[in-house]
Amino acid sequence: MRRSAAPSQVQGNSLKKPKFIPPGRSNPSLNTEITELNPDIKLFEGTANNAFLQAQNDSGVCGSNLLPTKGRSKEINDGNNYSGKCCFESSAVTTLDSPPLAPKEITESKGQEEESESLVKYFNVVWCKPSKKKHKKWEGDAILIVKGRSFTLKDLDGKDIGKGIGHKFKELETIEEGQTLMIPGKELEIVGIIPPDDFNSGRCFQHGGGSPAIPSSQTARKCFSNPFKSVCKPSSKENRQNGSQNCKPRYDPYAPNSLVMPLPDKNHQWMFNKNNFPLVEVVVDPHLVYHLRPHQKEGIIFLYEVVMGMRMNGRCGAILADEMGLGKTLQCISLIWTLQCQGPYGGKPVIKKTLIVTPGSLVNNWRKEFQKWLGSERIKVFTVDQDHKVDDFIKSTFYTVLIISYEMLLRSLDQIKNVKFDLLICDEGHRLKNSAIKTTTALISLSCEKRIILTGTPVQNDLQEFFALIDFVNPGILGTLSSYRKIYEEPIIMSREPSASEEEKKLGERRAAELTYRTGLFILRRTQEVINKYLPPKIENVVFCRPSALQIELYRKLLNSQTVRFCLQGLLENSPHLICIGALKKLCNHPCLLFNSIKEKECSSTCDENEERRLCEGLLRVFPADYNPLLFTEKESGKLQVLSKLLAVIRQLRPTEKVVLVSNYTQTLNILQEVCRRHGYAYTRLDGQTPVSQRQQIVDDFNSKYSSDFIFLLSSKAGGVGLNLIGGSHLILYDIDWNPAIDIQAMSRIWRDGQKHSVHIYRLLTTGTIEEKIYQRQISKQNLSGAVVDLTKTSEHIQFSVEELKNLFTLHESSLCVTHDLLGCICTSGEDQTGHRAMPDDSSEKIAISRHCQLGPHHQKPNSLKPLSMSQLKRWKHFSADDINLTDPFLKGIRENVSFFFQNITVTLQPCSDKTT
Ligand SMILES: Nc1ncnc2c1ncn2[C@@H]1O[C@H](COP(=O)(O)OP(=O)(O)OP(=O)(O)O)[C@@H](O)[C@H]1O
Ligand SMILES: [Mg+2]
Repeated sequence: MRRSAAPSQVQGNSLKKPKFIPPGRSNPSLNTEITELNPDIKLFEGTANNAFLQAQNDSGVCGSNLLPTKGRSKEINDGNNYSGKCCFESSAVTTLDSPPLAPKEITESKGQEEESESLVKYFNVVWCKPSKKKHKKWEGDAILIVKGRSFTLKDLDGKDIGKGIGHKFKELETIEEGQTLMIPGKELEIVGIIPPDDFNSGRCFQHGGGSPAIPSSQTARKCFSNPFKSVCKPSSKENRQNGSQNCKPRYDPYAPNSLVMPLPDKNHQWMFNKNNFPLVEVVVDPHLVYHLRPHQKEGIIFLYEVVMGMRMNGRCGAILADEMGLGKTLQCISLIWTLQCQGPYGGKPVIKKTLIVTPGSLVNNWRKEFQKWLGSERIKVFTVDQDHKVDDFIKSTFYTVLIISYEMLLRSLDQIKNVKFDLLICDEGHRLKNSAIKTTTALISLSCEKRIILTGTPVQNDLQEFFALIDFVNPGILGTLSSYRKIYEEPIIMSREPSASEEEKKLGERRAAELTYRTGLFILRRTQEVINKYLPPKIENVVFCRPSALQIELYRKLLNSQTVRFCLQGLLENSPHLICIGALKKLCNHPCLLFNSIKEKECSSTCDENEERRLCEGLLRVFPADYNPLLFTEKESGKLQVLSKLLAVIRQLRPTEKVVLVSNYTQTLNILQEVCRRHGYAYTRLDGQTPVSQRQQIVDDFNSKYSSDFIFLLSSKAGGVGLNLIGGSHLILYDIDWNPAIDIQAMSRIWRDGQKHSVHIYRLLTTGTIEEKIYQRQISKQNLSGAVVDLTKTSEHIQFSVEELKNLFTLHESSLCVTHDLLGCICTSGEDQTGHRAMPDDSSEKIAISRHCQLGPHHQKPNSLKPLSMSQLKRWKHFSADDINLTDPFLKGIRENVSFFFQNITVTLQPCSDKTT
């Protein structure tokens, strides 16, 4: 039978062509790789496909996990009834008239006829409207999934376009290549059999797969194809002449400790070195290499390979998602400096101009880092601010790197579009996770091909946001959003539902593994452990502070209010529970904050404020009649009392050390600032109101050893990301956020490269109150499995059940530590040799969090900067405040107002300039 072409064939589109894939041999380049793929591979873990990476076997480096694991791949194949081999056999023996011949292995292993009913088979088909014409005009390609006598027809974007069940589809049992089938509204022709693994991985779909080494010619948007076209124009005469002169590597590749980039392979050379320039080794400046940590060297090679299009031809986008403090900035600076001076073809530089977009507070940090690592002569960096406009950059031929904030970028977009940038780096790039927001669309509109996103926050928690980031760096690589949803997101999410069938679970796992594999080529994430050995010890403490008498009285009153009662009856319209939560949190920080907000609301009449007024009815009477919030005292707040003592103890025990004091609320920072003032502590402050242009100076002053500041007041939400506050060695989190990522961001500010002292972190919580509940939620499964996982999520994103609200709105007055009570610890028998209580290791980790990302448990690193879990907390030392074994001098000094402590010490190899406690 002659077949007219399907649309895809007419367009000559190779990926869309109906393809008969010999079972077991489909897509040979990929098949071996993928059927042997270990589904346990981690997301963000780049392949270590060069000698250098393989040599570096660092435990914290997630770069080499794409190794085949035969046992696991067999499991997948077995689970799907076919193996590559048995598929081949099945197609070879199937004939038109024979009864449905299941693959040999299946018939042998199952032997039961009724089980063939549950056999699933997959076919490539072409379809058209039913017609009697001899020469069909096929309208599209599709995937036919046949299970017994039912079938589903999906288009190549994964959308269902036909379904049926019943006896009239008896013919389904005997399908073979070339056969035509009638289904309601469509006529099909079978083009080929799809091996189950191609379906399960999603590779048979339009955007579900394809060799990473082969550029997709049908991406939704423009496919970037020539990593060299901007700067290196090999065809020009001048370049050819220069090319032959520049054939020596810039630095000696054979020198000891030299860091040499991998050479492009034959395919790359054929595509991008048409003029046959001699191959030249690209060697990173030894001056930089001297400082680089091993994981940074690997990171530079990874970035180099990706932006050069050596990992995936025609794809030059990378995501460097190393955890906070691993030196993503230095890795990028090394890359820029290398590419700006060198290239593998005739030594031609690969890039001329680089655009770095970063949060406002980090613009100057980038400039400083350039200067720190390269001095001011090697590379000319232009930072945009009030006095330095993009136009000045454009007019000058002097500068090669433009650093600009996201906000300024939007304002200067038109000018920036006129500049030809060869490399675009988006720092703290998780903000591009929403492709609809202005910043993302602005950046997408820039024609730069080589794009790098830097982020310390996990990006895989939400599969749609993940798509946006991937699509930004490598447009179209995962197809359109709707096909991505069908092929990956829906099966993966469905497989995580408690009600998911075994089949759905397997499919979801396989698709997740495939997605990980496909994106793992250009995403790299390493965890904190890789630099632990270069850092001083870290002592983390959770301090449970007794509430003051005033706080307890106000707390009781709030819980008895009509608004709280309504909430507990499930009347949550207009979110009164959020108002209650806000009031309780204020109260925990200091009663005067609650007083202020009651006073403010007294004359107001909006709906929310009415609600708040009702909540606060009668509260004013609890305050003394002449209460003046400006004259607040420390003893009115349990936490403030502890804070005040703690600052005094630090001052006394470590007079030269400094403290970073963090709150998420400006009003609370005002109180903390007033405390500093009253005690005569020199302080500095950075919050949302601090002009961007002043931020780096404030940070630098604090970090300087000549600074007299004792305290750095920081609003973490307003500008904590990316800051280096290594001048401080004590960090106090005064309040807790629903979102653990916010707290982790803040805590990472001082324990980073360059820190000379042991680091002490104190998290203050008011015993028995909502703060403990938020903490428990942070470390309990409920939180991490869904609601709050990234920096932008707040309590408004959390759905509370009435049961949860009941728990939130309970004050535990008699407990020393509700969190400890929940751990089920028998303290008296739990003392370790040092006399400190530590819970027995619960190796079963029954209440451990197994995942907090949509891609599942395989994608977590065990000790990364993810929020602490209950089972980890169990292993922390803990003491009631009157414990005689309490030896830590800082904790001893504040025990009076404390009911309980948890403590964890991370000991590292790095000698530090002070004695650890
Ligand atoms: N090899 C190194 N040797 C010494 N210091 C280093 C090294 N690499 C980075 N640093 C320093 O470590 C600090 C943290 O680096 P950087 O700001 O680049 O971290 P980051 O990965 O961007 O973290 P975040 O996600 O918090 O922004 C900086 O002060 C930087 O100068
Ligand atoms: Mg950074």
